[in-house]
Amino acid sequence: MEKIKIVIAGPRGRMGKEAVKLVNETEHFQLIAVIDHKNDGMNLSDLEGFSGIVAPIYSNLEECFNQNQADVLIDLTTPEVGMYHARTALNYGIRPVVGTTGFTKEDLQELNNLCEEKGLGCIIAPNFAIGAILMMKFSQMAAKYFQDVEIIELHHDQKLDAPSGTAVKTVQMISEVRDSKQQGHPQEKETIQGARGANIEGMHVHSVRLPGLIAHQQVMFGADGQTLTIRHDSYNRASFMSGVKVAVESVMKLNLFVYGLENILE
Ligand SMILES: NC(=O)C1=CN([C@@H]2O[C@H](COP(=O)(O)OP(=O)(O)OC[C@H]3O[C@@H](n4cnc5c(N)ncnc54)[C@H](OP(=O)(O)O)[C@@H]3O)[C@@H](O)[C@H]2O)C=CC1
Ligand SMILES: O=C(O)C1=N[C@H](C(=O)O)C[C@H](O)C1
Repeated sequence: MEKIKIVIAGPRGRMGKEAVKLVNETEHFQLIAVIDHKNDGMNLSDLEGFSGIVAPIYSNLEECFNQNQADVLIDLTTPEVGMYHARTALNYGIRPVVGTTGFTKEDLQELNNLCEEKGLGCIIAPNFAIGAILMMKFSQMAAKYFQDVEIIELHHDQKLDAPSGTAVKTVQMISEVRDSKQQGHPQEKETIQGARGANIEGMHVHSVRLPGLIAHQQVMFGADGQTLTIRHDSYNRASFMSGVKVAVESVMKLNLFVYGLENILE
């Protein structure tokens, strides 16, 4: 089997480190380069924690793509950088697998259009953990029976974006099946701004940031005399890696834009 040639952007990050390990340890994957804005011109093997993992470091994505024939770009950086990387990859005929969160609806639309134009696959996965995908699917199922819902997402305190990409995706999946509803008392008033969290498509999303946490979400449904809570917890970043592997394998067979891993899992 021919190896899938992979470039990883953000290799020193919490997720990037795990992704480097995954690619390095997967027989049919080959890490051909990394994008790191701080160590241009060095080799990954020279950096602490990457001993023996040989891959040239580029700060410039175009230069990297001009000098290396890649199949897939895995992006685990920040929303602005991730969007630029995904767009550039598609323009070079390279398939992006993006775990970076914080993209706007307009960003997603632009990438969708670019995939159509180029006839290429691209996967944007707000959450790679299989358990989180199930948590979202189960929440979508429950929303058919429970109209009232609130989402509490809890993350480590180094996270840049709020609400999390997973919470935004959960809202989107629930709104596909839920009749829109004004929740709470019609005259409800926040006496302190933000008390009711963010309101996305009529659903309230509460973002908790604390050291000690990794990535967690609970979706709470309420009805007369009962509540239902669906919760997922990631206790380490390795929990995301089987999803990254599936996404890389799948994107090679795709020629369209996919937002959410639930669309490619059987
Ligand atoms: N889809 C999923 O399942 C998951 C998604 N995420 C998302 O992945 C993203 C990364 O998360 P996490 O690893 O925790 O974040 P980190 O801050 O640990 O990592 C981000 C990395 O990107 C690097 N970076 C920033 N700008 C550039 C650039 N221009 N070129 C190359 N690298 C750059 C940073 O380097 P430096 O620090 O030196 O600036 C850093 O090493 C976030 O958007 C997060 O929400 C996280 C977990 C799971
Ligand atoms: O930043 C994180 O850590 C995570 N980000 C993703 C998100 O925003 O949903 C996925 C996971 O929750 C971890």
